Amino acid sequence: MSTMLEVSGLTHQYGQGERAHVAVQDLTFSIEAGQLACIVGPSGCGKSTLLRCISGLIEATGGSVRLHGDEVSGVPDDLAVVFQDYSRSLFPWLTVAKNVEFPLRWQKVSKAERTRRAAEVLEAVGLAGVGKKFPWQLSGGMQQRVSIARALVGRPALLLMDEPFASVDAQTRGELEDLTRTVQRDLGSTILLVTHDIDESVYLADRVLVLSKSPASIVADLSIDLPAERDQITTRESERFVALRGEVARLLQSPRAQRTAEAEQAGEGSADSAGSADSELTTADT
Ligand SMILES: Nc1ncnc2c1ncn2[C@@H]1O[C@H](COP(=O)(O)OP(=O)(O)OP(=O)(O)O)[C@@H](O)[C@H]1O
Repeated sequence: MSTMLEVSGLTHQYGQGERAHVAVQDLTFSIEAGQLACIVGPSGCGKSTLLRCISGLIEATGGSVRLHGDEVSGVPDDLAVVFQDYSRSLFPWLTVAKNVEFPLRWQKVSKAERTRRAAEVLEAVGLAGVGKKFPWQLSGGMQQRVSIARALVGRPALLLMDEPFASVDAQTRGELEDLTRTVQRDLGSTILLVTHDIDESVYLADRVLVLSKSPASIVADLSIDLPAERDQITTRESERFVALRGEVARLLQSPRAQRTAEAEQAGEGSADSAGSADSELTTADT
């Protein structure tokens, strides 16, 4: 496996002087090609900031991001992002098909090829036949499928997903989680997905990175050794799923994850006591 994403010593501070706020601090990790990794962390810990830095939407104030070896400075062509708020990410005046093929307009792709690729990804997300509708004629879950199709149409090297299912109902959420795993398997995509939902991170991922409270630092890097074929009922009922879910919950509540920036600077807090021997847990040496 080759390394798709390398994040080294990434730090981002908003503002200057007295108004300065460090949102992420000295994050180092890498994602292998074809991996589906989830980042889980408490609300406000800096997850979106991390994704914005990785996607080149904002410039990190420290450290570096490399996408298949190239330093990221600005938004790379072969990276796509799916945001939580699908209703604001789709163009209401364009049909579903036109929304999906939109990113290809900036590439040298013929009209016929654009149409073909839009139809192909719409089929991959289970929306064959709705290309002529407008986004506002679809349910929330269907609109988010359109966002995912649009992100995939350019065949991105890396797909970033920022709380992508937080605005849909529980059943749709489960369907979109399964869709994400299916698409990742069928298209071989590399996906980094941010969530604050522990169960979702364990269900979806090959690997879960647990972040501390703000400023985000890595508390643990957990390998998810569940079978590749997952099912919303049987997987979630399995002993291993329950154990892993408990592991992530414990890590999030561990002293290390709860330490605030002020405590960190003051040198408070003890070594992480949340790890246990029965998981493939590696506590990051941050
Ligand atoms: N543009 C900005 N200017 C100043 N501070 C910001 C800005 N954006 C985010 N922050 C602050 O940085 C910290 C991290 O925010 P961020 O949105 O990255 O966290 P998050 O983990 O994604 O939150 P949530 O889970 O609630 O979406 C927060 O304290 C937030 O108030």
